[in-house]
Amino acid sequence: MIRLDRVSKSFGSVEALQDVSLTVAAGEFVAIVGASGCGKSTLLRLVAGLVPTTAGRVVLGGTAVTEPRADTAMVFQAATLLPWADVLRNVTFPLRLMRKAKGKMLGDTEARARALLATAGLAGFEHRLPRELSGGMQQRVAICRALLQDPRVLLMDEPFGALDALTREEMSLELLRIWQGREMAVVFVTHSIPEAVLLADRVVVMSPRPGRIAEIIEVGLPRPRSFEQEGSPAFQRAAQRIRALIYGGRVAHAA
Ligand SMILES: Nc1ncnc2c1ncn2[C@@H]1O[C@H](COP(=O)(O)OP(=O)(O)OP(=O)(O)O)[C@@H](O)[C@H]1O
Repeated sequence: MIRLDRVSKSFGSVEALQDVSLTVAAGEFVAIVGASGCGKSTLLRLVAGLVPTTAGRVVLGGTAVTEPRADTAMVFQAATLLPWADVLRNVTFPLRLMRKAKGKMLGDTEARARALLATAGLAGFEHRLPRELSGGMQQRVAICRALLQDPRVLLMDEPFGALDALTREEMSLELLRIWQGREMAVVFVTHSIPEAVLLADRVVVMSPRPGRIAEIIEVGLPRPRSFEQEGSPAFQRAAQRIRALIYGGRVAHAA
């Protein structure tokens, strides 16, 4: 579904990514972890078509990515909602924009938006403004907005980073539930190693300056996932390996 072919990206003299090759299958859940500044967000933005590569190419479903696409949606750490629009209008906004551009009718968009909001525990909040919602609820609205596009690729950049620990855990299981019912590839950037292992089929560990793939860990835990699995040997092994990759280099460097 997604293929990065020897991708490099520089911003002036800063080499954010160097020679990164990665394939993500349709319907696969891939997490990306690594120290701050190793190029995780840059990788997502390249796949989203928001920035061009310096070298190499990004291919999505067989075609080169050169601009943002309708079958790709992105969720950021901040919910980035329109403050003056209610929840329903926020969720339907990108589709209304796209269809207006194409002169199409809205059809069942509103009904699908209401159903999605209900799945995300937001039934009854359709006509609230963003400022009337908690941070976790706002982020759920942003996730519903992305899902309403029915994307084949969902790119998530620390989507739960600004949430409290309890909301974060609840949202991660909610995300898995929604993902399991769809054929949607997810690329999920996080700073949390347990979150990466709990959610993903594979965890891509990046090394910094320049950003490269250090190793890809196959998680191999059965689905559906649950928090009980965090105590299992397979979970611990994967988390330990990722920690060793991230911190090992730094300790060796300091010594
Ligand atoms: N638009 C830009 N202009 C200049 N430099 C940039 C730009 N975007 C990213 N960089 C640089 O590229 C490198 C990688 O940044 P990126 O945001 O991709 O890292 P990250 O791994 O997502 O970091 P964090 O975990 O802190 O969010 C950094 O050195 C950053 O300063």
